[in-house]
Amino acid sequence: MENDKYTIGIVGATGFTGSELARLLCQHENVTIKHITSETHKGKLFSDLHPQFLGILDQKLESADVIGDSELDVIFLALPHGVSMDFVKKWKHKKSKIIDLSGDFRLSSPEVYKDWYQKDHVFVEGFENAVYGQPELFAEQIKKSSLVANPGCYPTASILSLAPLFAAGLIEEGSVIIDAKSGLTGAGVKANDTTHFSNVNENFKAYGVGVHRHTVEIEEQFSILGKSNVQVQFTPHLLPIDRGILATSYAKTTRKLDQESLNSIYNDFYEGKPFVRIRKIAPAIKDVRGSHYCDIFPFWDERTGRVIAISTIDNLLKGAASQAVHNMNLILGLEEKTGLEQIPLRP
Ligand SMILES: NC(=O)C1=CN([C@@H]2O[C@H](COP(=O)(O)OP(=O)(O)OC[C@H]3O[C@@H](n4cnc5c(N)ncnc54)[C@H](OP(=O)(O)O)[C@@H]3O)[C@@H](O)[C@H]2O)C=CC1
Ligand SMILES: CC(=O)N[C@@H](CCC(=O)OP(=O)(O)O)C(=O)O
Repeated sequence: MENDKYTIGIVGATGFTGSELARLLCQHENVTIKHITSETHKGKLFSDLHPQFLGILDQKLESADVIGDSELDVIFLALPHGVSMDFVKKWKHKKSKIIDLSGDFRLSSPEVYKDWYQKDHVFVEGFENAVYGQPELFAEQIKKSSLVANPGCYPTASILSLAPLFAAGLIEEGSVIIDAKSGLTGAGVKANDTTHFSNVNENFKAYGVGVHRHTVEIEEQFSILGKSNVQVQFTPHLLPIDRGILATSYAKTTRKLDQESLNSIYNDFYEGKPFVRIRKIAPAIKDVRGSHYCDIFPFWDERTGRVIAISTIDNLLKGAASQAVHNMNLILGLEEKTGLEQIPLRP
């Protein structure tokens, strides 16, 4: 702590989620940003790379090495998967709480990680300590943790869309299909063939069909909630927009429901969870853009006997940076909404 404020560091602050973390945290009343790091751009000012911060956050970018010598309360890792784990391992003796935005500690074991990320894990101990950072599901565990695995963007939208039904034991085995669409910032700051303007503009496509790594992340969390081994069919799609995720989840239920009972199940489950809003009509991505909200519309289709749950989040916020700040608030014992009450940006 310094001047009654918690000290934090953001590693990988030149990327999309790192800069969103900086935006949220430089206005957070209980923290002070001590270090923001970049290996490629160390020495430059943060506002040189992100001009929207000019005069607001003109702090110098430093190498992540400075974090090793610094006593911070919280370290955010906004690094690619496969890179984060090296830092968690290197800093395992530090007292700082670590919130990792990558997928490196979200799964149940190094074996599952290797199957879906095609990479050997370098810090197996991390799996024992890491807590899956979905505040609506695991707030009590998060409060006591020192390593938080912040959920992926597609998993956040997908898990929240059906969590109430899994928790109530109402999902028919093998019936879940999730069709999800993401804006381009989900792919990170580095451009490639897929993200080339002419391949994205006025275009729309599925990718990672049958093999996307978020499939297993969603399955594992549903399995915990439903207390059984869950399989889902998950297909991500790339939308020609900057930010936002919309997931449409389909499931059969073990007994017949109706719209009223479905609404009650969702409203009861999310009571006291300030950032999940249960909607009466299908939400649009712009209804949550720039905010920490997840909007969900649960619909009972009487004709087919299926639930369709449509959920939307901002991938960079509820799907990454604001979720990480929510986790930080829980770990530090702060009011959970602190610094997270931005109203969605429309149009
Ligand atoms: N974008 C999204 O919507 C979401 C992203 N995530 C996850 O969050 C993490 C960050 O994502 P995002 O911000 O999009 O990623 P970006 O690709 O935009 O940024 C990652 C940053 O990491 C730094 N970096 C890369 N390699 C190394 C390295 N070897 N050592 C140190 N720093 C390195 C880079 O900074 P520099 O070169 O300046 O050092 C870069 O700016 C990823 O794991 C991603 O999967 C999770 C949910 C949603
Ligand atoms: C549009 C897009 O490319 N999205 C990314 C997911 C971003 C994310 O949440 O990734 P992590 O689980 O690695 O943190 C993808 O499909 O790989």
